[in-house]
Amino acid sequence: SHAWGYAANNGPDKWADSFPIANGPRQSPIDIVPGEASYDAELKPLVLKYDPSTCLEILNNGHSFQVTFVDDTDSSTLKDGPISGTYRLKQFHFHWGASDDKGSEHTVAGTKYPAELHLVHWNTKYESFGKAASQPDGLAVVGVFLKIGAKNASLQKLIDAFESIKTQGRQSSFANFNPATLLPGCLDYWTYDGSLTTPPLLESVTWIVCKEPISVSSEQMGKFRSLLFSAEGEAESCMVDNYRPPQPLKGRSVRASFK
Ligand SMILES: NS(=O)(=O)c1ccc(C(=O)NCc2ccc(F)cc2F)cc1
Repeated sequence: SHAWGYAANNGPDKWADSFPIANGPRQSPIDIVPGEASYDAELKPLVLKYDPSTCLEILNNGHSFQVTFVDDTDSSTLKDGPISGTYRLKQFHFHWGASDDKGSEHTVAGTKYPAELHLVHWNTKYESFGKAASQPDGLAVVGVFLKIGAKNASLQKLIDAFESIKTQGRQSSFANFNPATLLPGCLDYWTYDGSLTTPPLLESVTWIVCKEPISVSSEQMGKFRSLLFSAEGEAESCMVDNYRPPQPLKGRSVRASFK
């Protein structure tokens, strides 16, 4: 059945049973080895323009929590960087661990961060996210690592909404949130061709992983872990360790936008 998850019986090691692309040539995430990334002077700075009024709702989809955006106009977009054309913001979500020593999907020379933010954008040369998701240049996801440190006021706005989305399938309206407040000060990045990190694992993502993390306090991470994978009325299962481990590079090159 397509009831994929992160448990022993339906987790990343089992996904290939229903989604054979799991063993494909451009799977994500990967371990980024800075010393092996090649600086590419032709890579442009990222241009991210987000309009808080396009923020729609926050939801628990049973795998993560997600903030979705109205994407019927070019109000919230990603341009330049390694991509050509205009990509529209569809949603952002996170992956995190049961403890502060794990949780990110990408790793940096083997280092795991406690969490990772994904800002998901689709190429407007296609008519919708769904159409773009099956194209090799259809999606661009900006990844931002979270590192334990000072309390993050922007993350706190998301956390304050958690009691209304504790269980799978719950959503609530969420307005005027500016995702730019979740970006690090420096937008240096690594980029490579990859995939969605959850089923259907489509190989349609240009990954753009920021070198600089943003901060999150340990208490705030505790709140992430209070969300549930389970639906109301089901046996409670904490939403933790919702990350796929690094996948084989299979000859791909990772480029750096910085020296
Ligand atoms: N973690 S990640 O950033 O790589 C990621 C981003 C988006 C999705 C997603 O939209 N899945 C549902 C989905 C919905 C429609 C569709 F056509 C394809 C599809 F995968 C999955 C993983």
